Amino acid sequence: MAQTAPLIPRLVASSIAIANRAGEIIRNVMSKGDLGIVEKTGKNDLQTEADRSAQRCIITSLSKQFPSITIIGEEDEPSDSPVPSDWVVSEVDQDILRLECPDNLQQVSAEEVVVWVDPLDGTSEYTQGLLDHVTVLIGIAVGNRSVAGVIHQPYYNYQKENEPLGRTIWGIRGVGVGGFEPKAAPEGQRIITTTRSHSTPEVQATLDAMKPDNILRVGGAGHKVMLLIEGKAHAYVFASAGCKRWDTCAPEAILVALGGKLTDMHGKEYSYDKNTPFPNKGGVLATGKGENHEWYLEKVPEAIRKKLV
Ligand SMILES: Nc1ncnc2c1ncn2[C@@H]1O[C@H](COP(=O)(O)O)[C@@H](OP(=O)(O)O)[C@H]1O
Ligand SMILES: [Mg+2]
Ligand SMILES: [Mg+2]
Ligand SMILES: [Mg+2]
Repeated sequence: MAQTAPLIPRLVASSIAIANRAGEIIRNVMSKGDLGIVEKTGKNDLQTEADRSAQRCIITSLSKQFPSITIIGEEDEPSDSPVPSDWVVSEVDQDILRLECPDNLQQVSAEEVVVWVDPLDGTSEYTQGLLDHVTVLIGIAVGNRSVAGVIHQPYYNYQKENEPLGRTIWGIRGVGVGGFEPKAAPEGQRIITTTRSHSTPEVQATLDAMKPDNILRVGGAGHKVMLLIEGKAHAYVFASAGCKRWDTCAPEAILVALGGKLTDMHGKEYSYDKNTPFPNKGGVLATGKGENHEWYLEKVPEAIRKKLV
């Protein structure tokens, strides 16, 4: 069975197991208490031992199982030390291999695939102990389109006793989603989710122009898209540069598999081609199924939109 399934479901099946292992690594770094925080070149841009170790687990495991695909991860990897053998995952999620795959995904070759890896999304919140904002993102693109994604939440249920810790969500365009219960956001209200740690006057002015009933300021692109697909927010609005392709590839695929949309502030979809520059310079607008994406686009103040190119 495992050998006969097409490449995209096999990649998703492996990514689920790999993301689970990366989540354990993230929890282990936190429980040891030494986060090894490094400031990257940008302002307000941190990296921890958990980001570095989780990425080594994910990239080593994926490239071992799929040697011909292109993998692009957020973190630079200067370490020459060998990856611990228990970080190299060979398990796969068997249920995914049994899914029906649409025609357009049957014949994808490894050379067409780009996997965008964010080993720890919501690093700023992780360092501040806001653990439920943290996700592991593995996004799978074919050519320039995001087609499948895995979001793992290592700290899901962490404040509840007797509930399983962590969960993993997946989505494949044209196939479906799993690992959670999709829900529509409440009618008759406008709830917008946005950045907690990277706000700017332009981000705030754009939110003001949309006159939301409520604003949910949370960390992580993965976490914010989770709020959309679980019916907690109607739109994710970030009228600023700062997010990168690894932040949006996996969440976009899951959102789109459910009928939602993710674009820049001009309404343009991002390309996930391996040669694309990775910054999402046009900002992020994501809306759930049935939301009027155009309405949000029209509300973006023109002077702010013009700067986002
Ligand atoms: N101004 C900025 N500089 C650096 N990274 C930014 C940024 N704005 C957003 N990001 C990145 O985009 C992701 C979502 O941001 P936010 O939580 O603010 O909405 C985070 O990913 P990481 O935590 O993986 O680095 C964050 O670092
Ligand atoms: Mg980062
Ligand atoms: Mg990120
Ligand atoms: Mg990250």
